[in-house]
Amino acid sequence: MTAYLIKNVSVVGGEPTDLLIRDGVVAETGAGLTAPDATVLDATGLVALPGLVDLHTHLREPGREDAETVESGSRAAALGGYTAVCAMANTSPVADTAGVVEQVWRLGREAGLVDVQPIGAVTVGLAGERLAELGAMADSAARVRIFSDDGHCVADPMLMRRALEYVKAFDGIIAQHAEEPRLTEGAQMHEGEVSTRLGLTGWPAVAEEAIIARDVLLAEHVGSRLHICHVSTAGSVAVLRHAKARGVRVTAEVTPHHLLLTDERATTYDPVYKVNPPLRTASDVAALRAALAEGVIDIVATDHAPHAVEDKECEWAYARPGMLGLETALSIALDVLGPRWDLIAERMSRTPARIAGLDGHGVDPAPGVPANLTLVDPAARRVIEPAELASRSRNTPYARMTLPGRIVATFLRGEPTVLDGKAVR
Ligand SMILES: NC(=O)N[C@@H](CC(=O)O)C(=O)O
Repeated sequence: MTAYLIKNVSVVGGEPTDLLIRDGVVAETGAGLTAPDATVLDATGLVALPGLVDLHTHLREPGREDAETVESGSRAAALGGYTAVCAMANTSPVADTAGVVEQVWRLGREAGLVDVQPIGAVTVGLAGERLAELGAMADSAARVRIFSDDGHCVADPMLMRRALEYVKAFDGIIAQHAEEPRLTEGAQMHEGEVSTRLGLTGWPAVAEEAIIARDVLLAEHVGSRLHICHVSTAGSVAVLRHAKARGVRVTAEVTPHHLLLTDERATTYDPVYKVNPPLRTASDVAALRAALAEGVIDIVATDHAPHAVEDKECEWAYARPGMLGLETALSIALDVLGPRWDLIAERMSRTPARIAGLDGHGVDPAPGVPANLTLVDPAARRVIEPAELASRSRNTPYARMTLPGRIVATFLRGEPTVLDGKAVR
């Protein structure tokens, strides 16, 4: 195993120092280190962060390998500075059995670019009718701890209650896609002034807020852990603030796109901006940013949702919802939060690793710690070219935008997955 000596790097925004990586761990830190056998990387001006952790990634394998595979998504993740991702269950077949989650987990190990932690479905086939084999998935080699029907809401309150109760036995989490389906039938975009102007059926904020309100009360009632996927409205933030003040065991995520983009984008009718939940208003964006800084929203999660060209480059009404996220998330966070490195590390690495229980991830580089880390050039600016992305899909909403920050290197257990801004494999 090659040793690496990273010179003059700012660890999470601190004073420049050196990091010696050897045998998979950070062996030594401090100014003026030497190691004759090590490959030296000059990291002057770069910031080292604990490897980013994504709690919400769609890898599309099995079933839609034309849109993404575990390997292509893992490469996109590594290039985005990630060392671990949680793979959503809405594959084909659905990840609702021990067999499928083990397959995804094994594919992740084989790709070896990030740790892929499968999420299991809550209900069989995401159909919302009966519970999947949660215990068997938890006991499998994939050791599933997070369950989600993401893409669909667990709308039946009795099923949601049973799911919360079931996972309590192994301190599992139900991650809810909060969308009351009766309130979003035929919905195409955020319900508001822009949808009225465009004549598109609206997805009202209350469809999200009503489910979050119900589920925080259910989680409180049964004393279980609840996670809310892709929070998108100011009203949801208010409900979460209330729940956290009551001590409910709830965590929440926001996506980069909901922190940056608004429903005004729909006026272009470009389906790249169609996403679930939809892009909201500028006041929602402001509330989400404030909640993230304050901690009412715990983490940034990408909801990386690759889609094949034929599913995306069509009429708005027929296009699948979802956008890419892994390769641009850190840049958007930097744009939105500024160089608040400790906050970025907290929201994109330490807290998501803690929520998902991913040992060895989300830990700042220090002697003895597994070398899962990423090096960022905060001064770099880059133009996003969809064709240059490692994802198999092209549906980025940031095409040709100039974004701050560049991932220079990523290390997974001491082995580089990205060097000089390029994937090693
Ligand atoms: N977030 C999205 O817009 N899309 C997700 C699923 C979903 O939440 O609809 C996908 O799997 O494509």
